[in-house]
Amino acid sequence: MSLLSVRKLVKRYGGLTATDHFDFDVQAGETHAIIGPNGAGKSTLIGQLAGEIRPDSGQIFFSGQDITKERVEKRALRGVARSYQITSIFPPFTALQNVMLTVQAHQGHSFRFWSPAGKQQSLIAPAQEALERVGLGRHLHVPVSDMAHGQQRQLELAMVLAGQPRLLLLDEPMAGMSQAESLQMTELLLSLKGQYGIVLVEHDMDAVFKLADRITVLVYGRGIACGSAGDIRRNPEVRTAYLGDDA
Ligand SMILES: Nc1ncnc2c1ncn2[C@@H]1O[C@H](COP(=O)(O)OP(=O)(O)OP(=O)(O)O)[C@@H](O)[C@H]1O
Repeated sequence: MSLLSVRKLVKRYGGLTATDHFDFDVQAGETHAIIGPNGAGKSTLIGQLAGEIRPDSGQIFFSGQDITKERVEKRALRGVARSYQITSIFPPFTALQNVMLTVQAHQGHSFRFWSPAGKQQSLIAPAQEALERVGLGRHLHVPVSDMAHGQQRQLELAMVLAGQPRLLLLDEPMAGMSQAESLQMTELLLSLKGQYGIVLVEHDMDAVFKLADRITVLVYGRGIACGSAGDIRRNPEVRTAYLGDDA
């Protein structure tokens, strides 16, 4: 059974079909990238997978359960985690404090009877571990406002991992990064590969070709091709529709 299955998903905005009878699967441990030109419907799709955008028709299954009508919070509890760019970070707080807030949100009220000191400790350990996994182990007590852009993006990933997800929805994790930062993020994602199902939307093709087990090409909301990096590079329809002469 696939970790994520999308069947005949449709989302319309007036006369525009942003997601057009889209089928898609992610296996446990698989990195499945979605590429496509601007306006192809990538963000709309991620929004539907996360539960922020309601599809008009079609179904989304997570571990075999139909989650199409479930809200964001319910999906998050199942292990579907979207990285929320910068906006969800509190700049005056330290990296550790930011991740602790995510851990607290994820633990929810099941810890309400704990003493404050005990509760604090129960937040610190998983938060620290998540920060170490993304390479920020030496920046635990640095206020986020003092961190470089690339480090802030690493922090977002730590916040996602702290929720113990099974599926990561990564919407342009390299956006706004320098080349050096992009390479560092690629290495980081490579180190996580195999441990989570990952849906990766990214314009940086070097990163996509390095990271993805499979690539789906989206054009006008339709999946026009799905395969390995080699398959996609060789596909004439993809070259015409998307990769252009650079291919
Ligand atoms: N809330 C909305 N209302 C109306 N149209 C929308 C809305 N959101 C997206 N669209 C349209 O749906 C289409 C898909 O947009 P979407 O942002 O999902 O594409 P994208 O592939 O993520 O683009 P980009 O690579 O530029 O981020 C576009 O034509 C866009 O204008």
